Amino acid sequence: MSDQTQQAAGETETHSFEAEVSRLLHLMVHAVYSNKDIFLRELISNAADACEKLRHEALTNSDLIKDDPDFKITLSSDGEAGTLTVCDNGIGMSKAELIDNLGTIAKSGTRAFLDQLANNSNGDDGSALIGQFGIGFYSAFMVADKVEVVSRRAGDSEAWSWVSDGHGSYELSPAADEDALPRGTKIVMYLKDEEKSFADAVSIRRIVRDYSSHVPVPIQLMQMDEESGQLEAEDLTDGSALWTKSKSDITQEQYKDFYQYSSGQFDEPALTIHYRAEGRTEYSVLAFLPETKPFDLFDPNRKGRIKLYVRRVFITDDADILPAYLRFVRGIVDSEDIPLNISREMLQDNPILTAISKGVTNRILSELEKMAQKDEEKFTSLWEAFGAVIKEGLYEDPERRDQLFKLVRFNTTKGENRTLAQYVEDMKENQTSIYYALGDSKEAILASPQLEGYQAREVEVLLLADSVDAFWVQTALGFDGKSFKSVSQGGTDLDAIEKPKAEEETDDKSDEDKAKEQGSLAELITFVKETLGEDVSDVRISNRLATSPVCIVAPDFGPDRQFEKLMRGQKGMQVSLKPILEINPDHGLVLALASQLEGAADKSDLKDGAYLLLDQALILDGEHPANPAEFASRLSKVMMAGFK
Ligand SMILES: Nc1ncnc2c1ncn2[C@@H]1O[C@H](COP(=O)(O)OP(=O)(O)OP(=O)(O)O)[C@@H](O)[C@H]1O
Repeated sequence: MSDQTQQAAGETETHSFEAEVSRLLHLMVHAVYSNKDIFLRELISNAADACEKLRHEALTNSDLIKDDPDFKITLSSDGEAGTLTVCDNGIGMSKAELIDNLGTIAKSGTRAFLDQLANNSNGDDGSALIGQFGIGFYSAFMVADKVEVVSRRAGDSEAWSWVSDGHGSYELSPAADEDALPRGTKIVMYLKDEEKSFADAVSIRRIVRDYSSHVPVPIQLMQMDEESGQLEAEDLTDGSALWTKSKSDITQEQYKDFYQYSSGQFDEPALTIHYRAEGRTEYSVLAFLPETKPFDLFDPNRKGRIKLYVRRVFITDDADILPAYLRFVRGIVDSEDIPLNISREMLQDNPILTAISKGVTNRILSELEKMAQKDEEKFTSLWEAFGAVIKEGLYEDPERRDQLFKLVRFNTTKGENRTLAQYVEDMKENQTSIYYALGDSKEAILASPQLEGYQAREVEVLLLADSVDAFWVQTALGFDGKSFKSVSQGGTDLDAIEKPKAEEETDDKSDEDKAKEQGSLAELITFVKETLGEDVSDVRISNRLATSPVCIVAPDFGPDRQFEKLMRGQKGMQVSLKPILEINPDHGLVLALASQLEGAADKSDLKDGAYLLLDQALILDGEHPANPAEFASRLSKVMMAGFK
């Protein structure tokens, strides 16, 4: 226990909230968030979870529910006292669980909420953020100035009461038997004066209909019948699982509610996939593709969020039904065939689950493909949100790579959201490869000199700026028989591709001049190579340059430069391949250096020129000059000579 515990009169203990809980509660108590209805959605969702947990535990210990086998959530209110009560006959909480669950913040969603709040630079109190996150139990303090939780863990004889006004601490004491439910949790909210309307049956009915109609446990509203003076139960929802209903009986609104309820997302689903697979394995699927990125999309654990049910009983949300590159898909899979009491460990290599995983993955990819064909705009915005994640599949799931290649959209030198099929269709005569350039951003890549020769020939280049790109291009064999080739690696096959006529320079040099020029260029290359020595693995004439004098490229065999940089960033990775310096034979600076070199007696100034060429190429490649001090002194020297 991290909090301070004080023993007060009798057996009542006072506990302090964890600091972060206090922060959250402060926000709840002072919330100006207009949509306070969500507190009831959160409490009902917790109550339903508690029922599902017990339903699952009872599979191996049926005694736990033998006295009361029908799960339900009961709402009641007292207008005069201004209270609203939520009861469930779910798993309940022991004393230790009350302390752990209602005094600390365990769930990542709430933590993410607080992080967002800390980064919130809008200058407001961040209350608008509340609506985007499920902040759970603590949201009760938006409407109540005191909350009492009385809970009895299923199977326990003792019950405990937890009471707090949301200001720094809560009190725990044993609950009298008659104050507690035989099993489960009762939460009483003492509504703030200005929130008393939440005790009205009309608003309770409305909130349940709007937010909780899909909860898989029936919800009842208890009301006093004026005439008979008896408490009567009104069924608000029947608790039947939405996915068991036929598509034609479900409205878009219900799908959306279910999506929000089951995923904790608060956007609209961009795509809803609902079907029942029949045959050797039978299962139902209700899956949603969100519109916006879930906060944990780039969490290192890359966990999926599909919930596994077996014949309507919740089993786990940890079954990895979909591959990690589809981890943004939310929803449920309900199997008819997996044994109900299967342990989580056994699930891992259960052949039925493997078959289900395969079926659902294929179905989602084919639905995505359909969407790409039918609704380009919608697919594009989905791709913008999740493309970087889907691309992980290009190297993690080689079996489905071709299927994924149909989905992938690229920014290229020709435009945005280009498909590989479009690329191949627009390939130039004699072009045999699909060219790509890696970099930190589209802008940075477009500025790199390696692209010039391709641009001059109007050869399209894929601009790959996501960090996963460096990986899949290494392993992808090709698309439609064309290999992938980096513009910054090895020699180019650009000579075979003609430059457009209009841009071709008129060549008025005589053959004699040309031969002379080639001779002096060859001399320059040898000189630069000798001067730079170990700093480069080669110096050669380039055909990938148009306007820049030099660039560096990676050796023909070995990793692309961008990939190498990425690896250098990883601890312990020792990759250090000497780059190749390529020289633009048509550039004025290069030609000037070459002619200076001819017959020069003192070549020391020209050595500075050679070093500056390399440093310039390194800078263009986003690197530092090998030795910044020497670079600066050489540059000053050359500039001084120029300004004399
Ligand atoms: N009615 C309940 N019965 C049993 N346990 C409960 C109940 N309400 C809350 N809890 C426990 O308290 C914990 C914290 O609840 P809270 O609403 O803050 O977050 P959460 O339910 O874990 O998150 P989420 O709402 O996203 O599932 C729950 O995980 C659960 O263990």
